[in-house]
Amino acid sequence: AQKRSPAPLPPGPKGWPIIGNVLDMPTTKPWLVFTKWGERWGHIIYLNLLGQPMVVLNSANMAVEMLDKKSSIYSDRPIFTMAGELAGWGSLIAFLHYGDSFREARRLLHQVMGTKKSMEVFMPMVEHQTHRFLNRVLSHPDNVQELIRWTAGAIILNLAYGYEVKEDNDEMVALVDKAMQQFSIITRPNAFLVDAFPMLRHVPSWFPGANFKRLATEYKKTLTDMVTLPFVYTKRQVAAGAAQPSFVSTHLENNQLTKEQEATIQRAAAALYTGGSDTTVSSIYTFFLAMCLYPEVQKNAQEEIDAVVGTDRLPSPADRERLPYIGALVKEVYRWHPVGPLGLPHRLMENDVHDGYFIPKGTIIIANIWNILHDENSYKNPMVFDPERFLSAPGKSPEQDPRTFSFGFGRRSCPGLNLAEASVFMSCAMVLSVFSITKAMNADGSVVTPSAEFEDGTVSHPKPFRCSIKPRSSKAEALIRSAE
Ligand code: HEM
Repeated sequence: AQKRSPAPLPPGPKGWPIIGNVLDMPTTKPWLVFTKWGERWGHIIYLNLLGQPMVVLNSANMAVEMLDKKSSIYSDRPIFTMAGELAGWGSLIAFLHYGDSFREARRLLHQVMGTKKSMEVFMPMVEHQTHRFLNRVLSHPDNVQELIRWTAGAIILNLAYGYEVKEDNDEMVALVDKAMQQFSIITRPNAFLVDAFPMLRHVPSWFPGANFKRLATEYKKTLTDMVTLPFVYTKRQVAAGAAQPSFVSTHLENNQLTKEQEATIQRAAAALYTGGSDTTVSSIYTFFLAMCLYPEVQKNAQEEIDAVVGTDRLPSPADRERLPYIGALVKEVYRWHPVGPLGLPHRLMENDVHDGYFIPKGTIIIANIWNILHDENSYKNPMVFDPERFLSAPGKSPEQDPRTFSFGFGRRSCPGLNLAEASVFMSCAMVLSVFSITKAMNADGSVVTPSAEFEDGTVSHPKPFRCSIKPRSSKAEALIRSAE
């Protein structure tokens, strides 16, 4: 007799024999498609992709109950044949299977940035790099996205390797960017789904995914450079006694390392900047978009800064606790457009029965973070950018903190949270204190309203948009110029 499952599978689109739901899989904005499916199938949706079970979680409650509360069994990652094995990303933390190497890498990261306290030593550097950012924006206001990227790269390369980024055309930043663009492409949902099924390697080239086969070799070379070149730089600096304090130099200076330990540190450092370079970029660019579209919010934020910090100096990390509206604004940035709308996929390590449904071992679990953060039951008028939702007022309690979801779940939740928080807060507060962000104008005087569209990708960015960025006053301009 056939062995019976202890409970029914969760509901979901029916699919076809053998291939299951492969043809149902969205190729663009999957978070919106999964949200729509949620209206029909509910909070938990089951998909079968050529026999590979996959579950999409569409509610906060499901994601927390499964991925957070049952973290000991929901913390593996899927096998990414293309990205992980062929393109070489498999040895970096985000792809590691749940086990000893994973725990060791998380421990190393936690030591450096696991708490707000551990971040303190890096705050002067974050502040300094953000000052440089202000100066660059003043000179090139039309290049803001590129400047955000440059700054994020500078912060993370400094923290990981003690590497001071050059003003222009820095080859290390270019390398990180290239690798991250490739990372984003290769981990798109339809990419990794195809990757999960080696038999799809044989499909014709029009099939999404086949393209990745050709690209894998090229991507692997970029990745190898990204993991080794900055590490070699720090090693040389340490040998010459000239190293700036950093994640890598601290480990190299304090210990006599075996080859294997060295490799672990090399990969943990690479994880720092793979996780940290692109993500905060999306958040800070989203911030500029929101400020352009919501002038009232910008005005409120500037009033708070003027009242608390004044106009004689720039905000500093020490002001964070005293700027609740800016704190709420940063939360709203994370909510309004989550950097990772589907987070990263988890994989179930043993059979589970949840909420009356059978979830087989090996199921890939996707949390629809975008939908969770736009659920009308938790967030009123979810498409509107409104920091007030996170402030308490008489008779009104704040809405749920989006960081519970936007940084992922359980033992896989983002290890870079404290750095992200520090970087995003500093950028928002400093920019608001000295710049005014408004809609751009065409040559004929008509106003350009950005469309607030977001790109596909594991890390999703706002579509490039135009806005006008000017100093708030001549005093603000002088303040920017005096900062370094
Ligand atoms: C706004 C900024 C950021 C957001 C929204 C964000 C969000 C996330 C999310 C959703 C995940 C997946 C968690 C899961 O699987 O459940 C993740 C993982 C990760 N993040 Fe971040 N992140 C941010 C910044 C950073 C920074 C600055 C770093 C590095 C310093 C970083 C390093 C990582 C790493 C290494 C992982 C993989 C963790 C693992 O697989 O165990 N992230 N992040």
